Amino acid sequence: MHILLIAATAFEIQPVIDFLQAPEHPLSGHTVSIQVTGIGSMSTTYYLTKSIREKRPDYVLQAGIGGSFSTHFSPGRVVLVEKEMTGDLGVEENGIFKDLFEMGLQKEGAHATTSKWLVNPHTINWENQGLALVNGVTVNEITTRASRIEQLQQNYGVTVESMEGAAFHFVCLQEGIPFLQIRSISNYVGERDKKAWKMKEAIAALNDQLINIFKTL
Ligand SMILES: O=C(O)c1cccc(C(=O)CC[C@H]2O[C@@H](n3cnc4c(=O)[nH]cnc43)[C@H](O)[C@@H]2O)c1
Repeated sequence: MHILLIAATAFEIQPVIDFLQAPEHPLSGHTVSIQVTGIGSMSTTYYLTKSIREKRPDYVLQAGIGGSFSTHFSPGRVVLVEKEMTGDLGVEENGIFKDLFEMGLQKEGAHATTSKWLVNPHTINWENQGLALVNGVTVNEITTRASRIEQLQQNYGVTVESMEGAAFHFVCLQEGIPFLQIRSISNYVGERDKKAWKMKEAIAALNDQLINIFKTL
């Protein structure tokens, strides 16, 4: 199988890049392409679509760090994102955010272009492997305001925030390619003290899990 691995930055997947470059790495039967997409949905959409068209992968993995809304998922924990939504496509009126569906600008339908939730139908086997399935929200601006954090949690029940996840789900659903998004928690959403972030631990856990996934695929 040909696997495409994408990440916003090379930094997040450097241990796996090194692992795959070692001549003796034990990934029998698989070939892997790597694409660094840059941070954010726009850049992810472009580079992911381009890579899919050029490499024709059988399976696509997105790996990255993310923020957690929940103390059940503390920094260093790796999660699998089952469904994604865009958290800042809409309007904020009188302190309340409304997405396109709540504004009446988009009607809910079965297709990825008309669904609030971009659901990965290929997660069940991975849950059986002990990976926690969570809901993700994707934003252009990292969420910091307490009232906004509360709204995202209450309205959508999201556990993890990133800047690329929804773009990844959207493109893979449109292209009909099986996919998996794994996020390692580096921080709590809204935590601005970088000393409290667990970047190093999150990246180590992310890459360990990625190698497990490669071996299981
Ligand atoms: O917030 C900052 O000042 C900051 C400075 C340097 C680097 C970063 C990041 O790497 C965050 C963006 C990057 O990581 C993902 N991520 C990690 N935590 C969060 C979060 O709480 N909310 C949204 N995205 C997050 C994101 O997917 C980007 O790829 C930040």
